Amino acid sequence: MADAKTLTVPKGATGVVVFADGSAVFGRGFGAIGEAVGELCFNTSITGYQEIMTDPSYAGQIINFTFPHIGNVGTNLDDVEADNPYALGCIVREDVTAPSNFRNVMAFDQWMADNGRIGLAGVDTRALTRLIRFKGAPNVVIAHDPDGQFDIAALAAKAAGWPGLEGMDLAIEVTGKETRLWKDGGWTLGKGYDVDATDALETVAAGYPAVGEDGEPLLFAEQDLPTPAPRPHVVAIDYGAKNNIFRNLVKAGARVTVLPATATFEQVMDLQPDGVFLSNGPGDPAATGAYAVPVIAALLTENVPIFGICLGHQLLGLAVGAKTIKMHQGHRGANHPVKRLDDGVVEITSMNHGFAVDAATLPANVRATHVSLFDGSNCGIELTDRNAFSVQYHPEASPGPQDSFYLFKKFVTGLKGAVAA
Ligand SMILES: NC(=O)CC[C@H](N)C(=O)O
Repeated sequence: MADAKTLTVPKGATGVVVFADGSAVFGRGFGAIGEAVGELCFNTSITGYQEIMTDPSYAGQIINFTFPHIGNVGTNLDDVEADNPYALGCIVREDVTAPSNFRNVMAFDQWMADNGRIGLAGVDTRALTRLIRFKGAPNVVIAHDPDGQFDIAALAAKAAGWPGLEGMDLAIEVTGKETRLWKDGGWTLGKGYDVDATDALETVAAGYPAVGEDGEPLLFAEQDLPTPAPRPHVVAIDYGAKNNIFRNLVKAGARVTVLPATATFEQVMDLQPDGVFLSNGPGDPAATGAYAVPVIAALLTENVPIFGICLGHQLLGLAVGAKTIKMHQGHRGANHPVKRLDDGVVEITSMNHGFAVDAATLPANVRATHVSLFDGSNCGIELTDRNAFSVQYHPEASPGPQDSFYLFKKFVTGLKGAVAA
């Protein structure tokens, strides 16, 4: 890493990551031109960069990928967790090569540019990862200029002036703004995501406008549609959700209505939920908890079944009176081993979090159900006097293993109106 005092921009460098102390790592910029400030984290997944970049939980963060070949299968329209990338940028070892995959519709570097996201290639990403592991996740600026004109001191000042993720509510910025009925289920090659006719009938029954993908009214009468199997109604609070969570809830047999992060207890109850889902999301759970926790606490008082993932897990933890803590380096990858305490089974999981529930602060009516085999941090809780549970990791995968899909089944089949599994 170049030292602050002696720093000159090396010849040919078109991108840089600058630390608050003025040190910098140079490389070749790609994607959007400009600069962005955020927390630097590392992700160890070897597949799924498009899902990772579009996971809203990465808002405010720049991802250092440990896998050297990122971008080589291009991008497509299906492997997205939200409409846009939310990670501010990414750092990769090798230059992005021409896409080689039959599903590719756009090269990764072009996709990054079109979406206003900055990339930096040609970096010793292992060294950066070691730095994060030893020193904790730093605040940095990533910058890309084809002319290699970087004012390192100014960029360092920008990194130093950024307040950091601790105390930051980012859910409010990335949440969907409207109430919406969720449509997609599972994905199959060649067909894309399932949207079955019963969803359309439920759209009518639930009083939502019956319009097709193109915005045009649907041209069927209610009686033309098959009678839908009864499905429990899950109201999902979107703190910055990954779409694959909703798809998995549908796959597990639920119909899903999505509400914005700021939904009130009354708005949730008006939708007559059989269960409430608390989504993942970016930022500090304690900050988002300022408005989310009272709603969740009221739902618990009313005995509404609850399932939470990641930020949703942390918010459930806060709602029962536990504390959350900022982790030294966080967990981000697709092969994190987690032990299920009930039977000792180890699930290989997908992870993306920088905060954690402090298991030592769990009250008597909440038991820890899962623990990370990497560092012993809490990975799951369950209330002993309510139907409410949550996990820190990502059972929806995308990217990652599907060992933990059973959690969606457990939640949905445990709800009123569920057909026996
Ligand atoms: N994926 C998530 O929901 C992340 C939760 C929280 N923002 C964290 O970093 O711990």
